[in-house]
Amino acid sequence: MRASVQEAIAALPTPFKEAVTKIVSAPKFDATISAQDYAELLEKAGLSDAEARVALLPIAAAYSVAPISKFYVGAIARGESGRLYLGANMEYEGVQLNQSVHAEQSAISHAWLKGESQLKDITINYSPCGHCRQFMNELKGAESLQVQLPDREAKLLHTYLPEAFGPSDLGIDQPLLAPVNHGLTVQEDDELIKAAVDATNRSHAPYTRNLSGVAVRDNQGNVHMGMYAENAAFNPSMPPLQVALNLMNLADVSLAEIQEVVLVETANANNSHLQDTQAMLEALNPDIPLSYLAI
Ligand SMILES: O=c1ccn([C@H]2C[C@H](O)[C@@H](CO)O2)c(=O)[nH]1
Ligand SMILES: [Zn+2]
Repeated sequence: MRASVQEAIAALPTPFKEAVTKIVSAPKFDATISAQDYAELLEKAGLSDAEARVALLPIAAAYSVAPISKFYVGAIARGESGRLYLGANMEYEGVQLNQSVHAEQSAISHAWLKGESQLKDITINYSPCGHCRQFMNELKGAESLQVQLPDREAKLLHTYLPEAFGPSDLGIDQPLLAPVNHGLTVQEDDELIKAAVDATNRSHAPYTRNLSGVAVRDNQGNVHMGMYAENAAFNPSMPPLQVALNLMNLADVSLAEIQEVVLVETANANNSHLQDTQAMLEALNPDIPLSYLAI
């Protein structure tokens, strides 16, 4: 467990601290909390649902990697299954600011990668920026998504985003998080390439049709997948490398532990992630090998 998470736990009030420690220090903890563990946590701590989610935010924010702003944002997305998914902002030195990942995007892509197909609510330690409000409007069930901030009552996303622009304005009815399999295949035995193709098959790219996915191998041999997530307003889209690096960070693997990366995308599409992926990896560590497959 990283020091920032230990510090966040240490600062929690008792008896919440004991109950959280039991969950977070379990060897299998993966920055999510099951519905069952969460129900027990509520009972032990004697907190309401909203109070407990807000009280957990410092744990989520402790995953933040923000060397530029030093502004630590935490978010907790709850899936239809009742599981809570932590998320935090990530900034990258040496590349454009628009490569950053916001805490809301982090928690949502975390839930997506681990198989949630709809969210009930999201809890955030700061009011969501316009970019995140737009990102959330891409989600399946966006019209019923509740946004919970500290010291406020929960409000629907659309209260924060009135007169919303969204996928339907572009004639798209395939929302982000709806399970998909684009069915692309390659004749490959390489585990990392297969993982990147799997990610590509789960990607959300209704606007460019540039289906894309990334797989990152860390120096322990673990593989972290990232699916491309497009947005109707284009700019809030999440590139596949960022989705994978965010998942890696939430799995407690640092950016210094990347060993190898594979990027897969649709051949002859009207955009490409290749140059941005190369630039990001170059900024992190020029020695990281990148394999590229256009299929
Ligand atoms: O809704 C927001 C607003 C900002 N940030 C992050 C982005 C950047 O890392 C830092 C400063 O904007 O805070 C979020 O994560 N969510
Ligand atoms: Zn934001």
